[in-house]
Amino acid sequence: MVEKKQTPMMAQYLAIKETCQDAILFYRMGDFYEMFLEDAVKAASILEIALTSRNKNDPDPIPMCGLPYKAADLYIAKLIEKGCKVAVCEQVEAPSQAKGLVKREIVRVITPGMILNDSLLDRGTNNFLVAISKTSDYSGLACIDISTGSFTTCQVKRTSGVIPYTLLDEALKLSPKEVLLPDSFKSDPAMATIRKALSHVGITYLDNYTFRPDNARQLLTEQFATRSLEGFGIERMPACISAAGAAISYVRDTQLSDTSHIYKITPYNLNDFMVIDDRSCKNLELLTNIQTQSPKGSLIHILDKTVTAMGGRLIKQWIRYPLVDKDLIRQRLHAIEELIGAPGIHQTLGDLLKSVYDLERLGSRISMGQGNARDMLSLKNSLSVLPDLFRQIKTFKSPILNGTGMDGTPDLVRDLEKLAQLIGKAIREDAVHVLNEGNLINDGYSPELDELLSITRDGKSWIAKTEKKEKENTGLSSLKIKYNKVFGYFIEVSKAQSAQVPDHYIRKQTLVNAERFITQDMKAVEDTIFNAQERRTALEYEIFCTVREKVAKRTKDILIMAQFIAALDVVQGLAKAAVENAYAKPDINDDRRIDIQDGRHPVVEKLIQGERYVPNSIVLDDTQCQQILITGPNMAGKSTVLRQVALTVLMAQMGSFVPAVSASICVTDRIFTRVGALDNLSSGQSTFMVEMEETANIVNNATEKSLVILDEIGRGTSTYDGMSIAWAVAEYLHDLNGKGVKTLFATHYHELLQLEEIKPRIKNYNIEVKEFNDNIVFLRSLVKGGTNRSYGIQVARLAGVPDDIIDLAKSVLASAEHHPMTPAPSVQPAKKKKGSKKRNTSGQMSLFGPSDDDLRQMLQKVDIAQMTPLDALNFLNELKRKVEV
Ligand SMILES: Nc1ncnc2c1ncn2[C@@H]1O[C@H](COP(=O)(O)OP(=O)(O)OP(=O)(O)O)[C@@H](O)[C@H]1O
Repeated sequence: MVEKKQTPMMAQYLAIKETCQDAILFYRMGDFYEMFLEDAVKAASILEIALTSRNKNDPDPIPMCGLPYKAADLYIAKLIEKGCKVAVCEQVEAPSQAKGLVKREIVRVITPGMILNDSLLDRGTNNFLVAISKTSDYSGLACIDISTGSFTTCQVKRTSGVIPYTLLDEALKLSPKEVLLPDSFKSDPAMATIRKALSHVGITYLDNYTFRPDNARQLLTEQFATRSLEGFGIERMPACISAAGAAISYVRDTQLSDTSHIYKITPYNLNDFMVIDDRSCKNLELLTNIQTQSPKGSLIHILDKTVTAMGGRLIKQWIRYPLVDKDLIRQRLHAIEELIGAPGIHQTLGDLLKSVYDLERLGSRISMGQGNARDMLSLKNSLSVLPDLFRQIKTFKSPILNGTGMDGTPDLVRDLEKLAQLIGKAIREDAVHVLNEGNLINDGYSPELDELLSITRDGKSWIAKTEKKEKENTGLSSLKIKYNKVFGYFIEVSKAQSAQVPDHYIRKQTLVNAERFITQDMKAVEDTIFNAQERRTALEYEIFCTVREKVAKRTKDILIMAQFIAALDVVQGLAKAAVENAYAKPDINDDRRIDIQDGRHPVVEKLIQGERYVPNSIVLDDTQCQQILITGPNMAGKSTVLRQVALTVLMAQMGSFVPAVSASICVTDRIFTRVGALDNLSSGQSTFMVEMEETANIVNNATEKSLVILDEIGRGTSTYDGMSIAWAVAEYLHDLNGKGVKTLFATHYHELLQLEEIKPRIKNYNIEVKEFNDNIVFLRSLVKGGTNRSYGIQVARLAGVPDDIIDLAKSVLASAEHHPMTPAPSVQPAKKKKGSKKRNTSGQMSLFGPSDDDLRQMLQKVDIAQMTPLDALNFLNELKRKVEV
């Protein structure tokens, strides 16, 4: 439709649009951003704004919609939320200076993973972009957050054509907002899993060339201004280089501004941290509650007492990446202990930290030339706190607390204080967000600006003086000096007195009740004022940019300080949580024991109402009690105790105090959970299939250093199949690699209690209840021994199931108990023989004794003529036995 003769503006629009096909182009026209053609149709529908057309009378009108530039952030946020990309195209020359059409350029592209604007970001969450690569032997991952400058990478060896599960899991764990993949992944069948797993995230495919390690290496060395990547430890990690290079290339292509705040890349090894896969993170409700999907009712909600945005983001990482290095864990624990020992300083520290804004994001925005005057003032206020803060912490011994662990310059605090002074001297305290309206720079900062300021101010007072003088000279009581955009300043006199004005008054306008005039003198002064005003606004902007550039040069120092503050804040928050919740410092042991005395579930203990939380003790080791089978009625607290152990171990390894009277924890490499709380119906998988996938993941990947939490296995299938699977998994984990895995296994299959006699390191426990008058009281304490009562009917009554059903269920149960369910001999669990992994699971338990039909069939099959007297006697005996069971 626009093939025909285009206006110059439309030609310019189309040429720019050509360069950003996959983004919605915000084309700046004066105080508006306009969108045209398909972009307009799409944006109008998402943003719910009016769709109009540019040339309404044309038979082929161009659809368009627009929005005020000052409100753009709001609209951009909405488009990004819907997975769109937005290319912002600005007028890059002043219309007054343009010869013909104003020059316009795209200044940045905003995508879900490329957001800098604070109002579009979640304060406590990193906005990660993840790139995934594949080289001949490895798969690589790079993760970047341009709003903070964080840039990390890892790689995993590949044994097949597909991306290893561990790397994919790592990608999911980072909860990226956008993922970059090479074009070749788009249709490769081997990449179907990764495409599906990441389908909920926006995937952007980039040219394969962008991922080529040689190309990527060059980009990275350019970015870091280094000759090689040796200093970052990734020189010989091509998969990391490939992914990281692609990420940087994308940042540069979209941001089109200085990206020097991304000054380093940090490689990490997945084995440096305890692995908690995405499912376990959800199952254990680390960051969100499983039902509500909100942080309330999750571990982070209890532990996060940070007061800065940086601390808020870091504590999430500490929870998602618990440590396995004992010394590092002990360092964190020691810092918390020191802080708890100095309650006065702890309080002051919290108060001081509250005044520190988001240094990471401020520093990054300023460095990328997008910080405004309010950002600069926030930075100044934050940096001004540092001297006081460092005076408070200097007596601490822990490097996490006293800052000696920081890799900044020796005089970092003093240098940053000077930076704060520079900002304070230059930027006005009442400066506004917009940069092109003046009122940014303080009096006394620039003599040239001061002169312009005095002209504009004096000019205004001159106007006031003139009014007074003219009134006196003319004696016209109605004379006023006014201003409008058409005439600038003018003199207004009422109609009645207008004939008496002096001759040098030049008539400009006649109104119903008044006449308007100007004078030569007045216009001369007005020109001076206006010119000065214009020059002043431009000069203020220029000075602001110079100061911002000076600050940007110290971005690295700001980011180093931000990282220190973030860790300090996390530690002070954990110390606060420890004091408020009566947590204990865990001991990190070397003797492969998990010994928790009087432990509690950190979240449940806060949520229960009308009941006191009953603490429980648990000991797991590799010799006596490696696997604990927990039986007990429904609702007794089995799941809670299981999760409580997992959370306590995790908290200890993230370096936090734990909800127990005492705890000694050995380092765990991975926590596996199979808890069945997740409903994956929406992802099209059957509940049982999910359960079995989780089980397969555990048995295939657990090591003797892992902790396995199994909250019922086999519920989603027939009782007999389920019990057999549960039995086999318990045995398998006990025997794994000849060493076994620490396992907590809650089950309603009482048959499994026999395992204690067969396997030396399996122990039975149950959660106590008291029974009276057909009712039960939950005692919540974990005690030795198994129980074969489920009290399901009593729990059903508690839940409000009608009495009729309860009574019927009771009689069914009585009948079933009269004819107990016994596994057929072929499926009776037996001690596992070497090499005999398969069991016959074809049989089903029958709930009741033999029916008349069964007996009839037996009798029909018998050929009495062929029977010996002994056969007949045996058969009779068999029949009798059948009816008696
Ligand atoms: N130690 C405890 N002290 C106090 N209350 C507890 C304790 N443990 C659990 N509870 C309460 O009991 C409720 C049920 O616990 P939980 O879900 O762990 O039971 P369960 O035995 O796993 O039940 P089911 O077998 O039906 O899944 C919890 O939501 C909590 O309110």
